[in-house]
Amino acid sequence: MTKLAIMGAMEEEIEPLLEYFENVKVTEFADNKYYEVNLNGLDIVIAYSKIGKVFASLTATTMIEKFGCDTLLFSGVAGGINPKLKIGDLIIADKLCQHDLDITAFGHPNGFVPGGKVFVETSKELRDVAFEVAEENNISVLEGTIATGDQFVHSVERKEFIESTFNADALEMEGASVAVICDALNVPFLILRAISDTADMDAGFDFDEFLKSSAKNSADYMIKIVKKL
Ligand SMILES: Nc1ncnc2c(CN3C[C@H](CSc4cnccn4)[C@@H](O)C3)c[nH]c12
Repeated sequence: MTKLAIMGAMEEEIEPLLEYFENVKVTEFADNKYYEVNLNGLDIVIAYSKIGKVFASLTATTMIEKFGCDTLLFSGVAGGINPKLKIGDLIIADKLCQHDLDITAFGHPNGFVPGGKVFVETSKELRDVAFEVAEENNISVLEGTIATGDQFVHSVERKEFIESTFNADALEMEGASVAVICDALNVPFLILRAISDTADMDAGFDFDEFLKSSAKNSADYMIKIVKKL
């Protein structure tokens, strides 16, 4: 690895990361800001994409193609589906899918388009590092499937569709698009999230209350992972 990308979707998701660094160089590009830092000789680019799959795809591609990052880590929050996941808990994706990608009218499964695949797997090597860090630091983290879609999920009906269709453990709005970009560009990637809500009728209230603390949970674990790379 020569250059590391660390991405979030919201400013609140990268603020707790930037706090670890001094001497930050800011580059503006394509309506966004990219923060370049160095950790023990490792060049790192940090950015938040803005919400949703399109913005996340633009930022992931920019970090790889313009800034030359050859490994990408995502830190942020997610809605919990698996009942084992309580607010504040951590999940690392083994694979991701797009729950709102739907051409079932033509006989294709949910989440599939020709030339694509329903599930994109994350880097086993990066997951192994992450779980080693978790064990060393007595951090509890679930490995599971994360479903991505361009909607804030706040209904049991939509949550249950995603769970039953994809057997997903958590959901959010950016991970699977980052996965498609990194997979296509052969860049190893890791998607780490902390639960901010449970994607049901209370999701909006819980999200507002727990965004900051859950984003910090994810960021603090992410920094430990980065130091191990
Ligand atoms: N239930 C859920 N459904 C879908 N995604 C999520 C997430 C993960 N992030 C948070 C944020 C919600 S939208 C947003 C918009 N404006 C303000 C705050 N958040 C978006 O970047 C996806 C956490 N809980 C989720």
